[in-house]
Amino acid sequence: MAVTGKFAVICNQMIMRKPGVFGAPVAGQRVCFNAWKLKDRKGRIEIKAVAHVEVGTKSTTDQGSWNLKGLEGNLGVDLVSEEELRKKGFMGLRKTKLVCTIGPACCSLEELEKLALEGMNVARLNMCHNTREWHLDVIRKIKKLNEKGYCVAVMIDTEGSQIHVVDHGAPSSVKAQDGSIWHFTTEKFEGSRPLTVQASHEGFSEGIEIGDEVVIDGGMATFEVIEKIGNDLRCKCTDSGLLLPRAKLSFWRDEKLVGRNYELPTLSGKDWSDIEFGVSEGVDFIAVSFVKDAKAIRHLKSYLSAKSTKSARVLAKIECVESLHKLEEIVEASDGIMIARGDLGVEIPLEQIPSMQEKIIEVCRQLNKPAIVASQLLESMIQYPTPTRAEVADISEAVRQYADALMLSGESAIGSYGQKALSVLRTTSSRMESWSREENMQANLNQSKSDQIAEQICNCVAEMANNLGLDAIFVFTRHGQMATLLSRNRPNPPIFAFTSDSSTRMALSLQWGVTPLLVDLSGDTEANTEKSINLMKTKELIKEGDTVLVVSDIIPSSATQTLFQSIQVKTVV
Ligand SMILES: Nc1ncnc2c1ncn2[C@@H]1O[C@H](COP(=O)(O)OP(=O)(O)O)[C@@H](O)[C@H]1O
Ligand SMILES: C=C(OP(=O)(O)O)C(=O)O
Ligand SMILES: [K+]
Ligand SMILES: [Mg+2]
Repeated sequence: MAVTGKFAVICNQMIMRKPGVFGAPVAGQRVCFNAWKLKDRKGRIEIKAVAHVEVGTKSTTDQGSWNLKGLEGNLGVDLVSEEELRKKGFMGLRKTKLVCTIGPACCSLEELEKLALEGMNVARLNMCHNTREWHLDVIRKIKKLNEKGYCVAVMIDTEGSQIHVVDHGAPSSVKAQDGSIWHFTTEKFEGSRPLTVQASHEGFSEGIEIGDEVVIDGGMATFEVIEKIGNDLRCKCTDSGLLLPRAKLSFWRDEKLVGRNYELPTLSGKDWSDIEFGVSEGVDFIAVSFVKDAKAIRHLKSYLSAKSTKSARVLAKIECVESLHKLEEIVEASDGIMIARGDLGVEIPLEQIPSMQEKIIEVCRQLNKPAIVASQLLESMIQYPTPTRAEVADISEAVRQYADALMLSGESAIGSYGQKALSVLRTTSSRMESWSREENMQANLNQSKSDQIAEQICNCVAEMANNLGLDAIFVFTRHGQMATLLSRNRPNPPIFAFTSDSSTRMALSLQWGVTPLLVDLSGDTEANTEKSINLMKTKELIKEGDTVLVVSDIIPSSATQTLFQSIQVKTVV
């Protein structure tokens, strides 16, 4: 491989060796090569060039040849995407992102690395479970993996104020028999009491009347309230079933849900302290449980942006009836949505979930926000090494609906086959993506009001890329907006988003079809493009004859220049 052209790099991981005037340039120095020639000799890159090195304000020029080792580090592509690209080519890159809930079954460094290798884009920590120390340990391990070259974002998921069972006296499940009489209480006691259930919230029985139904986990078991004793309830089991640890309680009257969660705050004191912890550990996403309207999301977002410039992205979990009534305002206010089908299935009839899921994904795409489909995607794999056919069909349906991301819960957190479950997600989504491409299923988008130029550019780029059968789309972006607008169109070729902002890179981990890369970007689109193509070339991720569409919305550093948005078609030479 020999390439000529103009070239500039900022030294970071790069080691340069050439005896001569500069010695070895160090981190932060800018090295410019004019009329350079690049040769790859068995993995070593040799540059023959006239060059000058800028050290602070001084610069010197030299001529000769340099060996560059580690230049590839500058491309900022993660190990897994690089490997996938090498093996399968542009069209083989998976578009649907994968989220894994981390729990005791996968929290060692080795197991986390296996999940990362298997395609985990985001690690989710459910703050309902385990200790602060445990969560901290997992976050640190993921940071360590990212230092090794992986790109795994971290999400914390708040506990929220849901009424649930604290303890029912058994370590795992306990069976409630038909006709048995149970005591539901908020009294705290040591050890276990038979036929007694501790509820998590003091006022859990407020407004509840004799004759109301207590439904466990959306139908696992059902009780009828037969007596109120102070805040406690005496209940008769009318539909036998299992009570699991932390099982959810909902109350029904005349076949309607009694809105017991209305009065509870979306973010509890514990949630705020978990958020504080997450922010101090630099997590990338905060998923807010039981969002009822946009208020809590707006509040959290303004709190976060006041706290730091690189704030975590806020995801709203759609898992209660009230959130369905205010869907659009919640999607608008948040940075993305999780369709939390577990609790949603407790609040609305199960048969409504599939159509609701499709509607939520569609609203998210229209409003340009990523959507995660969560819960029970591969529930049977918590115990068994193969999925049910119905589970594979469910995953395929979510991919066909163009969800941005799919999530594992118990499958990875406590299951025996977490890596296998992740590999089922990966292969099933890749298959469905290529089928969708063959069927040419891109659905139409409405125009949104804001930033119409960027939106129009991205719509055109996606259409052009599909019509011309181009190999890849490159986008240079600071905040990720152009990358999300491209992703929203679900184009056939992969989108490589080059950004110099590490929080943007992590936020794009959730975005359909986007491979985020961390690079040094200048305000000069031409230079950025040249540099990125050359770096991809040196890594042999792109070859002569490949055609890429380059989109840019980088704001130039110089104040005299205005925002420059452009589309270019480049054939690699
Ligand atoms: N950090 C953790 N520590 C221990 N167990 C966990 C953890 N995260 C999740 N789990 C287990 O995995 C199951 C599935 O996770 P998830 O769906 O996030 O929680 P939940 O079932 O409470 O909604 C949980 O019920 C719990 O048993
Ligand atoms: C993802 C969900 O939330 P959690 O696991 O926190 O209950 C859900 O309810 O589907
Ligand atoms: K939660
Ligand atoms: Mg939930």
